[in-house]
Formats: sequence, C-alpha cells, structure tokens
Amino acid sequence: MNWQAVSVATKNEAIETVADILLQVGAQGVQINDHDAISVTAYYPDDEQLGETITAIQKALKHLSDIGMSVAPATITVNGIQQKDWEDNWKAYYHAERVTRHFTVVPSWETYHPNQIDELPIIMDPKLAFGTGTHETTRLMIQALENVVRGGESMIDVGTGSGVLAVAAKQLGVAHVLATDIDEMSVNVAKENLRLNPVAQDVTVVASDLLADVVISPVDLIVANILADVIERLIPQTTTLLKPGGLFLVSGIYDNIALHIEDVLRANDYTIVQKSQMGEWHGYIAQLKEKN
Ligand SMILES: C[S@@+](CC[C@H](N)C(=O)[O-])C[C@H]1O[C@@H](n2cnc3c(N)ncnc32)[C@H](O)[C@@H]1O
Repeated sequence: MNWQAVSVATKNEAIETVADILLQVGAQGVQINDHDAISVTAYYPDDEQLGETITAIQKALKHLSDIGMSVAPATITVNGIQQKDWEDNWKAYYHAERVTRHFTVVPSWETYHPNQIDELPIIMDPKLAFGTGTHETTRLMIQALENVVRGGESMIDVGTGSGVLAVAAKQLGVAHVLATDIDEMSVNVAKENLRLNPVAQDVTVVASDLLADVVISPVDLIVANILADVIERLIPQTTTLLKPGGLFLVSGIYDNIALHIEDVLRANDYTIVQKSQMGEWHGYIAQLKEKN
C-alpha cells in the first residue's frame, strides 16, 4: 500500500491538539517536527478516503479557530505540497463509487451511467461538509438503511453533513425526512445536495444541536453518524422522538468505546438488534422497547 504524509503547520502550544486531530481521523501515530517551523505529520493510506480524511482535518482545524484556539498557520501539506485550496483540490480524489449493494455515490460534476438496473445514485458535491458516502461510518449507515427501510417511514437524520443519508433514505422509499446539523455550513451544503437529487426535494433541513430544536411527532426511524461522545448525549434525547418499537440506526463509534455505547443504549430502553463493523468502526440497529 502507498502512504501519503499529511502535515499541519502549527505553533508550540497547539501541538498536542493537532496531534489528537490527526489520530482521531485514523492515523496510527504522529511525528512532531519542532526544529524550524513547527508541524505535526501523520501517514494515511493513499486511497479514495484520503480526500475525506483531509477534509475532516481541515474542518477540525477551522472548528478550533472558531472557538478561539490559535492553531495558526494551520496550513496542510500533502507530501510537501501545500493544499492551498483543498475545497477544489480534493475533487481529484473523488469519483463515482459503488458504496453498498444498491448505492453508488456520484460527484455532481461527473456523468455516470448505472451498470445495473437496481443501482441507485446519490449525487453529491459535499464541499467541506462530511459525507462523500465513501467513509466506513457512512457505509455502515447506508447498509443499515438498506436492511430496515420498507417504504413509507418517517425519519430524522441527525448530523446530516452533506445530506448523504437523507438522499439514501428517500431513494429507499422513506416518506418524510427531517435532517439536522449543528453546523450552518453543512445545513447549506445539505440543502444544495438535496436539490441535486430529484427524489429528495421534500426533505427539510434545520440547524439544531442534536434534537434540541426539533419539535415533531414521533418518527419510525432516527439515524445518526457522529462521534461517540456526541452519540452518548443524543441517545436519551431520541427516546421521546421515536415511536415505541421504532429503530435507531447509529454509527461513528470507534472500537474502544463501542461496549460503553451498547450499555448506554440498553440503559435507555433500547434492544440492540444488529451490530456491524467496518475496519475499526462500529454501527448498530437498536429498537426502542414497546411501552407496556
Ligand atoms: C460524521 S459526519 C456524518 C455526515 C453524514 N450523516 C454521513 O453519514 O456521512 C457528522 C455530522 O454531525 C454533525 N454534528 C456534530 N455534532 C453535532 C451536534 N451536536 N448536533 C447536530 N449535528 C452535529 C457534524 O457537523 C457533521 O456534519
């Protein structure tokens, strides 16, 4: 396998935080260069996920500066080449790709003709929002949707990012989707992506911290692909917005925290009906207990 060296130039006091970011997006270790200019380097496989990884690093760096932590200059280089405008450069890594049994994600700038009659396209221009469709955590969610959707359901997509799961759900026959994200940029990108997919025209997207601002009648399905600490906060919020017997589809859970999340699900009246794993990532289909 080929590897790419991804380096982030930063300052002394931010070294540990930047190293944490590089580890969280899948590096096995980091190298700190503190001689002339300070930088932190990690190695990632040179595959179709590299674009997603660099976008995630860039978003995490932007988030730190948004909350007032100085990580400047925070420039990202890949094999020594500065990524001045990642928003456009990452497109070179993103091509139409069959991500599950039924779904192919298709970049909006590519012309793609399905190879099989039951192949369903998800047209995406994720920009800086998470969700090209190729990441393991997203694939786990799309597979879970393929398993459970029968048609006509109501659904909330928490942390919609690019809107990829909302489009997949609509393609499978979910009737009503409300999508949320805490990040305004993702809300706008999701709205643009939904417009690219004729099947998803009636999906509503709102800015919300998890389900805090969501006021609707209980739904059949809630889906969420977010990191485990956020999922832990989300689980108790789902139980009043899901119908008894409704399903919670969840991923974004790294190996080391999976057992804890299973405990939190059970403590909140869920029965785990399916566990899946891709690489180090875990996904669950959990069913809310029927009321007695
Ligand atoms: C890993 S991405 C998932 C994107 C897409 N749903 C997918 O499966 O590919 C997680 C998304 O959750 C959003 N998010 C993080 N914390 C959140 C919160 N507290 N409330 C709502 N959305 C949140 C992020 O902005 C990001 O778009």
